Amino acid sequence: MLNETNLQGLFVPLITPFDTEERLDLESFGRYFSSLLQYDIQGIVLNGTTGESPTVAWEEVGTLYKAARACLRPRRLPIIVGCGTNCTAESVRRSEAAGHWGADAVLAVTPYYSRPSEEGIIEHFRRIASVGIPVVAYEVPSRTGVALSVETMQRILDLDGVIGLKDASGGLALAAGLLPDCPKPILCGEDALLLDMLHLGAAGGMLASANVETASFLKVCAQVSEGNTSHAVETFDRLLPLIRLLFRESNPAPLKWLLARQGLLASGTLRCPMGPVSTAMQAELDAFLT
Ligand SMILES: O=C(O)C1=N[C@H](C(=O)O)C[C@H](O)C1
Repeated sequence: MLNETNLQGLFVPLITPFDTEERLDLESFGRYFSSLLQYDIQGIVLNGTTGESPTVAWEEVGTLYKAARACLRPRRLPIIVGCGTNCTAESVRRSEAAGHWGADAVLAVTPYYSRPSEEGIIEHFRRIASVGIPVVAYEVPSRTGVALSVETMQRILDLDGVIGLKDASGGLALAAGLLPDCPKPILCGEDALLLDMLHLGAAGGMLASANVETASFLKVCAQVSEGNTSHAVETFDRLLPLIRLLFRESNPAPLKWLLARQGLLASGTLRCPMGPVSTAMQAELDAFLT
């Protein structure tokens, strides 16, 4: 199980491979995930944004969880399962199920679309946390349409059972406001801000780009924790063009296309309404591979 102490380092949010008919492709999943496991990452996230959670059925998440555990055996790498929806009761049901499967924590996104009050949002997290499986709160206003204040996020982090935050707020203000007094880990969820957030005291990152150049992302984390700032800046500067490319069109389309071109996925297919990257982007990603 993850907790406030061991939620640190590099967590890689996995993509969900589909075949050209948009069906789950477990063969590609095994190949791609096994290749990622050559790196000493601290954990993975299933059914995050990168895993296309809006179009993956909950039963399929269960199938992916089993497939991931089977690939991992006998290693016991922490698995965080994306269980957050904009329905509190459904998020609670999913968290209960993930707890039964043996997940190490759940990722619960700020409830989107219905624009609840801040009190309603806190109650949402309180009910998920009361399930008893550790909760990582996930703040991503560019996707949810709700930006939480430092004070509200602090109240969410104060809840028993909430072990930390994945901060994809799009800037440094939330992390800077929370970190001086926050006893719980904050992980960067905004790939281009990894280095800045680590310097502010973030405990690590949950980064889609770390599916590629995983070793370099691990190196940045290690260099910052060793106080080796100039080398961390150099390593991160080399990663920035890739990060910018992967987010120029909606994540995870560029990432899936790249993983397919690397031969790790049979197809870079996304489920509708997400679709393939533009041909211009394909050419740029190709250039990255050469
Ligand atoms: O998989 C996730 O969850 C992530 N979400 C962010 C996003 O796409 O908004 C980016 C982050 O790298 C991983």
